[in-house]
Amino acid sequence: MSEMILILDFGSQYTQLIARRVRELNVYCEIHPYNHIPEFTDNVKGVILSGSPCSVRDADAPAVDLKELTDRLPVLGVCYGAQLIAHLNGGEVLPSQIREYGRAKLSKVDTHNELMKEMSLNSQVWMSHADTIAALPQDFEVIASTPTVDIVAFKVMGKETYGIQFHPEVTHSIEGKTVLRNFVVHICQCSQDWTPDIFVETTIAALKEKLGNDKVVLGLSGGVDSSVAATLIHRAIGKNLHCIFVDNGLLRKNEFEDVLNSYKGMGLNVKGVDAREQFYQALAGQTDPEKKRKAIGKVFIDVFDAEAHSIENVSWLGQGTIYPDVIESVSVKGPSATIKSHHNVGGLPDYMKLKVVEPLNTLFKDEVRLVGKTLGIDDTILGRHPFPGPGLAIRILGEINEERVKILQEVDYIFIQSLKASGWYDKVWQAGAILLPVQSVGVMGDERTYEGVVSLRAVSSVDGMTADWSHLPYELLGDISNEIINKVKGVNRVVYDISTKPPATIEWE
Ligand SMILES: Nc1ncnc2c1ncn2[C@@H]1O[C@H](COP(=O)(O)OP(=O)(O)OP(=O)(O)O)[C@@H](O)[C@H]1O
Ligand SMILES: O=c1[nH]c(=O)c2[nH+]cn([C@@H]3O[C@H](COP(=O)(O)O)[C@@H](O)[C@H]3O)c2[nH]1
Ligand SMILES: NC(=O)CC[C@H](N)C(=O)O
Ligand SMILES: [Mg+2]
Repeated sequence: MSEMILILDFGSQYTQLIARRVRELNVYCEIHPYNHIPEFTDNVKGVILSGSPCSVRDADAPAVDLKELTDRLPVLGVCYGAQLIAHLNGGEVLPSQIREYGRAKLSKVDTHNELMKEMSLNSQVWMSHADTIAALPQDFEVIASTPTVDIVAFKVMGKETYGIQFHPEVTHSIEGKTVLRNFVVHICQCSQDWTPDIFVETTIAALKEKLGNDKVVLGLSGGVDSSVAATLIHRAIGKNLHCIFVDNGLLRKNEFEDVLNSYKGMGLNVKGVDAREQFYQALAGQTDPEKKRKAIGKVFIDVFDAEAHSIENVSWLGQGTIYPDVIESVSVKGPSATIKSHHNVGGLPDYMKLKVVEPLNTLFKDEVRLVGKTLGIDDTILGRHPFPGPGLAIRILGEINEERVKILQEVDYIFIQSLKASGWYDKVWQAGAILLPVQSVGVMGDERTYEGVVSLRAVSSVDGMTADWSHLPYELLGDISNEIINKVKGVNRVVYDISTKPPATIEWE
């Protein structure tokens, strides 16, 4: 088991960022709700208490048995975490005169203190708090201040317990990483040996032990997560992994063949299933976005279930669940709100009775890509834009039929190829085309036309939760529009979607 930092979540919007920063130091960490602390094992080297929207002055303020933690391990409280340490030890936390939100500069810093080592005077830090620590208990010492806040960082004398009012995990705290490194590496003495190579090695060994001679079935989507999960499981159990890749008739142009071939090249045992007709039939006459999604989900389960049954003695379902999926399922709101049923593969029904194996459920997306790189997976798979499970169906407004899918596939193909050729593919987070349910008048070769309209959509984003439209050059958009109208029969007009998310979403349905 690797050394680990335990992060206790009190509900801050930044908790995941703390985890990412710690992992960037090659130290493994896990986030757990403050009210669901796991058993302590020897590999836990320190604890970080996150921020929180709550106030320690609230009657039902979230709290932990602090003494139990600080007697045992080094502890770092961030914002609410720091306020909690002060408050529970008899210090005074009050509403601040001014709400401190945004940049501040350190005007005093005790660089002899282990946590503040190598921090510079005037270092910019990021504040986001409405309460302030007005007075510290006797045995606490102040180790950093700003011109407006005296107690910006403290240490409990004689103990490895620290608090900081600013947020080291956000990039606006320029030397935030130094503080985290000081805590994790110097104070907790973690050895920084958690790397993608080690992850691959230990995960494969663990999978071998867990799965033994058992068979696993896994749905491959062509996406990053399922591809990396499959490769790891394949390294562990070889031919006992059975992959299924379904052609739902809603994939991009040539995607079924291309993806299937690249998987075969990787030595995976993949069965391609042509289920186009089943999907088109289920979608016939459907125009309501939610009904389309439900219809697709249902056919997907039917197809997958039938295929899984054709493999003898299969006892496991492999899934590409990643850490954010898991964190979202386990909230700080208490045990009642904890478990969300996983909707991977459209939510597999209980009757499939398979045990679930999810080798990536501790990794963030970018870590999954690094692991994929270590495993030698091709960049064309690792660098892929996200593509929604229901595929082109949610980009065809109105009725879906083979003809309309074909039109959109051609349009999408021209758009994506042009992005690749111009170097823009890797600069945008996701791109695609939408076929609208309207016709417009045009003129081609002196003749009136009355044909379809497509919208192009390209966005920049970090995680898909918010997005901005990509500012593609006008010349590029012009070339793409010309090529689409000239080559794709049935389209005489191209528009570009310049909506941000929120209030729009990335997909149109
Ligand atoms: N065409 C398909 N054939 C087989 N399985 C599929 C297909 N599409 C999706 N799946 C399965 O459903 C899961 C969820 O798909 P979805 O695209 O929503 O997830 P994801 O998080 O984007 O993962 P991935 O990066 O693997 O696509 C995939 O991980 C895969 O196991
Ligand atoms: O696997 C998926 N199944 C879905 O049903 C689905 N709907 C949206 N998306 C993808 O999620 C991201 C955010 O999309 P929205 O802004 O449209 O909600 C974008 O990346 C979308 O492509 C889906 N992915
Ligand atoms: N970011 C935080 O942790 C804020 C803590 C507390 N809610 C405050 O406003 O001071
Ligand atoms: Mg996907």
